[in-house]
Amino acid sequence: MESIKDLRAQIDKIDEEILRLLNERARIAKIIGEAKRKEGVHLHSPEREREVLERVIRLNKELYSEQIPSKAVAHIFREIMSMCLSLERNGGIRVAYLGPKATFTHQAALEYFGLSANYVMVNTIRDVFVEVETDRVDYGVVPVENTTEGVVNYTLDMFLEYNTKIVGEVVIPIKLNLLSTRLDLEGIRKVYSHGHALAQCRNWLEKNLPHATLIETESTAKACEIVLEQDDAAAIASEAAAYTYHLNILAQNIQDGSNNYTRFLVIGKREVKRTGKDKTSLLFAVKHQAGALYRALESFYVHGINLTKIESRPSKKKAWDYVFFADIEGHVEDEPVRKALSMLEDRTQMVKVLGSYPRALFEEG
Ligand SMILES: O=C(O)C(=O)C[C@]1(C(=O)O)C=C[C@@H](O)C=C1
Repeated sequence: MESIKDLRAQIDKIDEEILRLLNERARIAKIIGEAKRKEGVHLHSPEREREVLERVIRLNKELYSEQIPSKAVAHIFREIMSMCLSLERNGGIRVAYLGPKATFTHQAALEYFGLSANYVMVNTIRDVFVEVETDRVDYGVVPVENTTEGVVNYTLDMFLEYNTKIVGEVVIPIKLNLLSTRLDLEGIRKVYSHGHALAQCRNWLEKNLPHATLIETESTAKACEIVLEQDDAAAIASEAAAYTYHLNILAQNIQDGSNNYTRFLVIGKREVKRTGKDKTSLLFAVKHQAGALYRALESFYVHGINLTKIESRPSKKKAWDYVFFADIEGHVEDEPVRKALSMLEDRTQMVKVLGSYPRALFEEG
């Protein structure tokens, strides 16, 4: 077998080659950036990024039998494109997320835009929408549903108030941990976290901390900030939050469901072109009439469109009046989707398309 020294010398050579190729790639990306500026097109191209990611994942399978896991390949190329984009556009794109630092939304934003984007931390989901609406940022990231706890109503309601579009989605696994300045469970009287996170750990809390008072906070990271100042409390948050806030991890993976994922939406102001693996989100309202919802949904059935989700929310205009949020497979540029939406318009009181966007690259995080 070759010596470690010789093997490391080989790695050094490969690293030089990788570095040379990265610089060459960045040089070409900068030229593309100039060309796009001249043509007046957006520097950030989510459609192209998706194409790049899908291509390298496919090549990695075909040529190298996935020696490197697909997710790792996706991470590496995500970072490469994030860096190239920040060179094309001085300072990169601006992305608002529901903070403070190390929330799961922060993690989702990093996963989608990479480390070279500029992140703006805001305190509420509404603020994310406001930042996008007032052009202070290019994009925003908000949570929309969790596999254990269901939908984040607050986010859906924001689409009734703002005209922001959905331009992408990202799903990440949610692993929850009990964090504290203490070293063990003894003496923990209060547990702080976001309502969803507390609910996702119900069984564990009942078994291990049955007498603790559960206190809701705006986010899991906010809970960490509070717990830092208290010596009889713990927070439920991510592992990243433990490092960010220098808290001890007293218990790991305390969520009740082992398949715990959260879906986040990327919101912005532009429309994303068809990629062939898209989703469309919309909202609609129907009259209080027998069969009204049935007739509305028939539009999707007739045109062979798969409905991946439907939720009802109070319209907030009148008591017992509802709007429906739906996700369907396909893009508004697809003929069957176009036809289904036109039929839906004829059969409902109101239809608002919230956006067509590429489906999450990894639907189970
Ligand atoms: O192909 C482009 O349009 C580029 O600007 C290059 C590139 C990349 O690094 O591959 C960078 C940013 C865009 O969002 C998409 C792709």
